[in-house]
Amino acid sequence: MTENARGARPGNRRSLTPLRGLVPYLSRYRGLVAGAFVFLLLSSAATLVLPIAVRQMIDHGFSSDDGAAIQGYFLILILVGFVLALASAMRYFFVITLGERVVADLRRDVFDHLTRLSPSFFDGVHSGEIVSRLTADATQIKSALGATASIALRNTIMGLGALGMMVFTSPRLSLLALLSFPLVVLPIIVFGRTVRNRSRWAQDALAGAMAMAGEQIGAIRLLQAFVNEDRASRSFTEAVNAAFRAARKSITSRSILTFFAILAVFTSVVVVLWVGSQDVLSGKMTGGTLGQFLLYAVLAASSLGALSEVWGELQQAAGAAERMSELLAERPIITAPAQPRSLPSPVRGEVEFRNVTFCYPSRPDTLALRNLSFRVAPGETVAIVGPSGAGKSTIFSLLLRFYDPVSGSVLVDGVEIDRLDPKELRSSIAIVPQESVIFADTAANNIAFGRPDASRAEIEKAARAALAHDFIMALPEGYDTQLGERGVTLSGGQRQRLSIARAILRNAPILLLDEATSALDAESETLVQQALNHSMEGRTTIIIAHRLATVLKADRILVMEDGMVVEEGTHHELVRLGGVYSRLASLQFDVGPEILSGAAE
Ligand SMILES: Nc1ncnc2c1ncn2[C@@H]1O[C@H](COP(=O)(O)OP(=O)(O)OP(=O)(O)O)[C@@H](O)[C@H]1O
Repeated sequence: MTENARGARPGNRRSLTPLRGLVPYLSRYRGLVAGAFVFLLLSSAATLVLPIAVRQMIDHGFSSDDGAAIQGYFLILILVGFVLALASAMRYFFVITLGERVVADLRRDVFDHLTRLSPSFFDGVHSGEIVSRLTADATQIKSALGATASIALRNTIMGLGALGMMVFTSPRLSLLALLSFPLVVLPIIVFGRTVRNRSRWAQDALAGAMAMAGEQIGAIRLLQAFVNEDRASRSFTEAVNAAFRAARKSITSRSILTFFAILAVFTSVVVVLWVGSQDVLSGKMTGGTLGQFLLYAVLAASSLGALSEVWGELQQAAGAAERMSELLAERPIITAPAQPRSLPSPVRGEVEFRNVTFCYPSRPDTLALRNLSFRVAPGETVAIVGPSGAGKSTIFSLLLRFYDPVSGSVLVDGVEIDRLDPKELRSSIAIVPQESVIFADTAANNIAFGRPDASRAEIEKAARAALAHDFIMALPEGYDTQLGERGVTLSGGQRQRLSIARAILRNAPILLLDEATSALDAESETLVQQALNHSMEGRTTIIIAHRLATVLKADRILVMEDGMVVEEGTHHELVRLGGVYSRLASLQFDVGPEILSGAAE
């Protein structure tokens, strides 16, 4: 599919081909499409009948003394008006509903798809830009499907109908009018392409500006703390102005297009009118026929004019559809094998890294892990320590199979994890990240993120184990309190305990803890530590350790440096060794000389 999308791209530059991607969505709602078509045809037919009524009135109505005939024509006119009004209203209803429905589906599909893409995709993109595709591009497609497509269709039908009626009314004058056709079509072809390219640039520029706004607003506290409001304002203004300049270019092309199209249409109408009036004067044609022809000509001309305008909009929408389908064409790198193996039931929780070498796809020249091997027995607690950038978090990412190693293998309970369905693998793991992630939802739902089908009693039990119950009960609405975006209403320690409760609720055999480096006050620290101890009970636990208490409690410590395990043992063994660990411990854990020397004795 990725290949198809790529292959189709060059041709798309000139065409509306990307809109074809919407056909499967439209075909789901055949009723709405049919309704839109029926009322489109009906309203066009009603409009096309009007000039005939006008001709009858000019040729017969005004010359006859028969008042009843005039009344009859007016009654017909009112009837036609009624049909026109009703059909137009119904067309609007069907067409706009269809647009909303299809775009809602499209947004859902794109979001669904995004949530399934591998983390490596997000390493290389700006999340704000993706969100902009979900909003701005989708809105453009919606307006294209809702209004623009309907205008285009209506005017095509009306234009063709009016053209037919023109030929029927006066072939000679029609021929004259048709000669001017290339004059109208030419600017559409010439400018249409420019409009589409420029509109894509405008959308790209807008997406960039929105991404920036999202990032800055998301970090509003930091922004204000560093008094960077003016600088952020300036760069946002610059980004918005760039988007404006891009949009103005696109608008300019469209304006020029509109100017030439309308000018060409009306010039030819005036020429035709002049020739026609000569015919009426010489008696070759009645005044009514000329009136009827003229109305059809105006209808055809305005249809063409409208078409040239919406053509640009349709091309914009094609640009938006192209960007959306690019997202949909992105394939996750990490997928389940065709015939996935299963983990033993119950999962024991044994973890093994066997000669794992890995580099991040975005940094192919730097090895994050080098020929790394270690094994964690079921139920064991292993602490990983090492300087920043040693590769500790990378171990977690590989164990969760966010990335595949370049060589070597990662095993859980003796099964290579790339032979498993990633969902099954990840179901057997709970993680407490270093930065607690809190969603703008209730306390209960934030914990239930660990296991969405958990009952309120189970949520409370997990919260008690994580020592979060008491502070949650003290919130204004207890478990139903909204926590605000990223949990701004909670303290650091409270956020951590909530995050621990989430992991406890998950009740997975393997627990990954990335200990927070941020300092908490002694009381919070003790609470978090106790909560962690509860969460580790009966599970295989791997902790990226930043605290002395943690390493002292661990069954084993792996010391990492530069993507490799360089030392292994208990705290006391490693201190006695006097190598990397003892140096690290004295710096990182603030282990004084007495503890070090005491341990060495
Ligand atoms: N998503 C990523 N894309 C590219 N490189 C990355 C990515 N994440 C980490 N790295 C790089 O991989 C190396 C190992 O990083 P890792 O996060 O595993 O270190 P760490 O030991 O956990 O460090 P810290 O204690 O500071 O969190 C580093 O050089 C880092 O710059």
